[in-house]
Amino acid sequence: MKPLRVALLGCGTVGTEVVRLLDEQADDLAARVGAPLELAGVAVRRLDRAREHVAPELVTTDAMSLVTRDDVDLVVEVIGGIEPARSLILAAMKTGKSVVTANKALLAEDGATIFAAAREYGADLYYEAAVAGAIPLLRPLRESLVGDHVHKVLGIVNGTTNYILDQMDTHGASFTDALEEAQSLGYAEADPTADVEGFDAAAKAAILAQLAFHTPVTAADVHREGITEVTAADVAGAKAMDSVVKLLAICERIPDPDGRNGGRGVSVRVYPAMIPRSHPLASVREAYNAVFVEARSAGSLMFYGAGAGGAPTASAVLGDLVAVARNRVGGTRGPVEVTYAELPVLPMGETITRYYVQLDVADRSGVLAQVAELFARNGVSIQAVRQEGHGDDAQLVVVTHRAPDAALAATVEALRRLDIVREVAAVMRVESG
Ligand SMILES: NC(=O)C1=CN([C@@H]2O[C@H](COP(=O)(O)OP(=O)(O)OC[C@H]3O[C@@H](n4cnc5c(N)ncnc54)[C@H](OP(=O)(O)O)[C@@H]3O)[C@@H](O)[C@H]2O)C=CC1
Ligand SMILES: N[C@@H](CC=O)C(=O)O
Repeated sequence: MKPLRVALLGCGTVGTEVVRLLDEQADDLAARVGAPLELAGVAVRRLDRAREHVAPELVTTDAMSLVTRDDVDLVVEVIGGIEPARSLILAAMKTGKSVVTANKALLAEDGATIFAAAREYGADLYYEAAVAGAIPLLRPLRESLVGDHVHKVLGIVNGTTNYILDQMDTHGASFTDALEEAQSLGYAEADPTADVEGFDAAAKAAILAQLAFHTPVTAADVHREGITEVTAADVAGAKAMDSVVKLLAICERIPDPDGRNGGRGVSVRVYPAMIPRSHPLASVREAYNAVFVEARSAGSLMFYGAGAGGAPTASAVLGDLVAVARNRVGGTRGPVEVTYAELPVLPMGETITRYYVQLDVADRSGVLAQVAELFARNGVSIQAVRQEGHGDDAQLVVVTHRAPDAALAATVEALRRLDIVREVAAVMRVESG
């Protein structure tokens, strides 16, 4: 059968592995698709690099000419970022190509434009690699679970930050050293700020929430906190509580007291939190990711695997490439995104959370009573409290019960103003799943 011609946009960490797999598995892929997949061209930024498995004449810096060529059927976008990726994907779909992308930043910022173009031009758009690397997660949400009522998605969706936190917890590594390692292993984004400040996880959370709840959610809607403020003291504090610190992405429907089926709205948030060591997410090490999905009929599902890195991500890209190629051979189309629900994204202040608070206090009798009274005044009840040390080293560790985040944050602000509190040494949310 006539080969299907593939334009690859980007040949960095992920693109290099895509090319290798296309080359090494060419015969198997042809058998699975029903037609050979042939590389038509590779667009990059710099021509002066050696590209393994790529004939030099295929390499170009003119990505737009490549995607709009008549002899290209399938386009794989692994450049990343908003532009030129968006214009290239739109041009590809407009000129009849099927598109595979790993670009969560673009889909979370302007997914509406991309999905609308896919509908308008009847183009296939697959993006499994955009969330949680190698883990098949989006296809289960887009297809297998589309008949169910998903009410929660919770997990670790950024490999770089999980690698950093794991190295800090397990080996006492410094933040900077662990980040450098994560970069050298190909886990981090081109600008690692996206990872450590939680932008990457927030983009993934937006994509997950949109698919899970069929409602528009963009990266800007997501409450985001990264891990740059997580200190060695936080990690040690978690250890003392038999817990670990993880950067979590949480998407949930907030139940409606009136019993409306869709819920009162959705909460979509990313922040570092303490979770007990006994929780399955606590044992997710290095750059692995894990995501729980809770659905009304399916119950609780767990997805686990490599969340970042060239080869794992290329596996997800190749899976999509085979899917769009098969659709072309069979003259069919894959799933189309429909966001029919208009659920509001609720503010973080209304979200119910729990806090761990560590205070350096003046070692005075009555300190516990004053602190407890302040929590109570803000409507927050205390689940556990521990007093440690004496004199200048006295500390109070408080774990709260569940309360609206705004009330918890207001309590911490009030604690900072209390004269017996020398310093609020650590504040972190506590999640138990
Ligand atoms: N790395 C990972 O673990 C994962 C990455 N992703 C996503 O995959 C995508 C690619 O990531 P990754 O491979 O790590 O990124 P890299 O930075 O390693 O590679 C980017 C590639 O795009 C090329 N490029 C950059 N700008 C342009 C441009 N204007 N025109 C043409 N080519 C351009 C670069 O060219 P040159 O080689 O000349 O510099 C490079 O080949 C991103 O969307 C990322 O978020 C998703 C999951 C995991
Ligand atoms: N930088 C990302 C790469 C995969 O999405 C991460 O660390 O998870």
